[in-house]
Amino acid sequence: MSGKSLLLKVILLGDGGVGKSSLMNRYVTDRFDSQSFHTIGVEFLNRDLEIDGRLVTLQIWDTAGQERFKSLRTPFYRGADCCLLTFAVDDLQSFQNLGCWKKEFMYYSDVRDPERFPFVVLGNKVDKEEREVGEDEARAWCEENGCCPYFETSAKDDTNVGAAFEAAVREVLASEDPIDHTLLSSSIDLHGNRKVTRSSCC
Ligand SMILES: Nc1nc2c(ncn2[C@@H]2O[C@H](COP(=O)(O)OP(=O)(O)OP(=O)(O)O)[C@@H](O)[C@H]2O)c(=O)[nH]1
Ligand SMILES: [Mg+2]
Repeated sequence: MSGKSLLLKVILLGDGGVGKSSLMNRYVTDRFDSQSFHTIGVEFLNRDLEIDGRLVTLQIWDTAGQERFKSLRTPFYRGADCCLLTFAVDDLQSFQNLGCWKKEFMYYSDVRDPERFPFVVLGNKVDKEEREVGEDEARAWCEENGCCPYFETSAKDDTNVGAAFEAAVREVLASEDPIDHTLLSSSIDLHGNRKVTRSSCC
């Protein structure tokens, strides 16, 4: 196993209130807040993980879904390695807006290879009894939109949250030459000071 960690930037997009911040917080801090506030602008958290013997630092960017914060979130799309398109299964409108989120991301991210860019779709709040979007319907949308992986998640119950973020990492590793990603290497110097260095190639 390599001692160098790959830094991957993933970005959570979707309507206000679908649970983006809750998913990020569940994954990174293993907490859920039933009274969480709307995000203003963007926030990010890192989590280290190991996938197939690779050390990865997943940098999760959580954006504000409300329309009025559009100009605050779009500058942060550049440099993303994967986009997690999120809706809530009890909110049909949030599902119908997935296409708009994908378009907004493609417009502002300026990705090198739009055809191959990895997306993962998350249908959140599956713990809720009253659904407005069926799993088949969501899977059909994913098929029609580049066969992106689909996960039914609950930030509240911690259903599939880890699986969804790990799928995002796998999508990136499968889609691109990993040499492109920033490598964070940890090394110990002879005087005992721990150094973290960044380099753009190995
Ligand atoms: N039942 C249930 N409620 C959830 C779940 N995820 C989030 N919530 C609740 O839904 C509300 C909105 O969640 P947030 O995580 O703030 O939503 P958001 O997508 O970050 O919203 P913006 O920041 O406005 O874009 C909060 O009251 C959460 O507690 C879930 O999986 N199940
Ligand atoms: Mg939020």
